[in-house]
Amino acid sequence: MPFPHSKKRKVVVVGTGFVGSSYAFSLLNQGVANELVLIDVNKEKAEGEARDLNHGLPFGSQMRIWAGSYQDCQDADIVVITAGANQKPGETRLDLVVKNAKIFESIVKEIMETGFQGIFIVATNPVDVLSHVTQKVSGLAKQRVIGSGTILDTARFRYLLSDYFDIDSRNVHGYIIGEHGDSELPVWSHVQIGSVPLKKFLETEEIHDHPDMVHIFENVRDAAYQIIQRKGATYYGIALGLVRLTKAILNNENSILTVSTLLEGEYGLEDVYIGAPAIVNETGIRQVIELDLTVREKQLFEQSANVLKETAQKVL
Ligand SMILES: NC(=O)C1=CN([C@@H]2O[C@H](COP(=O)(O)OP(=O)(O)OC[C@H]3O[C@@H](n4cnc5c(N)ncnc54)[C@H](O)[C@@H]3O)[C@@H](O)[C@H]2O)C=CC1
Ligand SMILES: CC(=O)C(=O)O
Repeated sequence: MPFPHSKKRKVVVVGTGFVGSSYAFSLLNQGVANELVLIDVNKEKAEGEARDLNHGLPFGSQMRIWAGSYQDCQDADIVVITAGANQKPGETRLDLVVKNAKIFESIVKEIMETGFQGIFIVATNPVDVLSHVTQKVSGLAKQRVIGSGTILDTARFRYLLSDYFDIDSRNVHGYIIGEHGDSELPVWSHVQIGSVPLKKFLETEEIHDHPDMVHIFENVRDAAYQIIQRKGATYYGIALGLVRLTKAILNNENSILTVSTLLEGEYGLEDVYIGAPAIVNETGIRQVIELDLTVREKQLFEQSANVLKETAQKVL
């Protein structure tokens, strides 16, 4: 053990492409874990990333980073899966489902064979369905399989609102819920800026039809397409979102984050992994927060759940 006085905080990342390597870099920068293992089907890539990251250690955190094997998952606190295909320009996240579900089945089986009893965080798309696949294949309790869900969409939403109103995004509170994808929705009825309801800021009750708000939501929903068209992939935003989630777990923070989780009765929905606010701590998902949605929001959320259920049927 290189750090005998500190509690072991071991994270394994499976998939060291754009998202996995950006996550590893952010984890190192923020000193969240002290053991970080990188796994990829392309072993040379994982080895190269590990070497590169290790050369940053004299400038930052105390941690041990290595390119490993699935056996390293056996005593890991968290395994983050970012392996699999990403969207090419014009592709939706749902288009990736069959290809990535196959990859997930083999990865999750290998991890479970080691006796892994930690928490899975899933980021690969379509993240809601692949979180469900992970939970089914692993047999772990639903609380221990967390999808990144709409964590990134919520961040995009808060950022764009903060830019519009010229107010620090940390004081903008609101959620995007539903599929991490085209059927997601903003919960306009609960947006607050410094405890002031959005309708007061806009001086209207009709927030969802306000042209500027419609435009903001469209830019949230379509952000991935806009970025992929320009630079081929998105990774910094999600990497930081995954680190936020990792911290909430390792530090037992009881933070409310919009993650993908299995609903069993909440919001009147059953057997669907979908993005919703939930309390996250060292046990994984402690509790789903049930927002008091408007009739319109409830309808949109149910429609989004139906999209996910139909997609899940192809692979579950
Ligand atoms: N949830 C979210 O908010 C976001 C999700 N994503 C998703 O993350 C995923 C990864 O995206 P990128 O990093 O850009 O892709 P990438 O192509 O750069 O990296 C994927 C990595 O997975 C590895 N891989 C493939 N099959 C594997 C296997 N069987 N075992 C181990 N490793 C394997 C590849 O060798 C590659 O290094 C995509 O599905 C993408 O859509 C991307 C951004 C945001
Ligand atoms: C690629 C993706 O899922 C995103 O940037 O939202």
